[in-house]
Amino acid sequence: MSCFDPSSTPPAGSKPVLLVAAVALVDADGRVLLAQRPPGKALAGLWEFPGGKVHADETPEAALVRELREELGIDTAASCLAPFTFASHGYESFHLLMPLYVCRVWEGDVAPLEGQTLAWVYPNRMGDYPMPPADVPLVAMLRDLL
Ligand SMILES: Nc1nc2c([nH]c(=O)n2[C@H]2C[C@H](O)[C@@H](COP(=O)(O)OP(=O)(O)OP(=O)(O)O)O2)c(=O)[nH]1
Repeated sequence: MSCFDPSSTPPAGSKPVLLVAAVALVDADGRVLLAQRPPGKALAGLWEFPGGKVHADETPEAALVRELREELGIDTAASCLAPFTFASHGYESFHLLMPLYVCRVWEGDVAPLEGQTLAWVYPNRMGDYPMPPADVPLVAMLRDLL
C-alpha cells in the first residue's frame, strides 16, 4: 500500500492550525483514562484523552497541568508529562496539531468536575470506545507502549 497521494496535502494557509495538548493518564493497572465528549459539542459522544487548547501564553505542558486541575481535580507537574507522540489531522474548519503525553504520576483522585463521563480502559479494550478520527492512530501506538 502506498501513502503517496498529492491531493492529501492541503494548500498552505487554507486552515488555521489548532494546538491542543492531550494526555494518556495511566494508572497502576495499566489502564488509560478516557473522557466522553458531552452532548452539544463538536464530536459529541466520542471518547477522548483529557486535555484542551493551549492558550497563547502557555506551553503544552502548562496547558495540561491547568486542564487536569480544571477538568479532573488532579495535580501533576510538567516533569511528570512524558512526550509520547502526536496527531496531525485535518478537520473541516481547522487542522488539529495535538501532542500526546503519558503521565503516571499525579496527586488527588480523578473526578469528573465538568460532568463528563470517565472510563479507565485497558489498552486492548480501547476499540470499544469510539474516538475522534485524529485519535485513531494514537490508540495503536499506546497499545504497543503499554
Ligand atoms: N482533549 C482532546 N481533544 C481532542 C482529542 N481528539 C480530538 O480530535 N480533539 C479535538 C476536539 C476539539 O476540537 C479539540 C479540543 O479542544 P477543547 O476540548 O479545548 O475544546 P472543545 O471543542 O471541547 O470546546 P470549547 O472548549 O471550545 O468549548 O481537539 C483528544 O483526544 N483530546
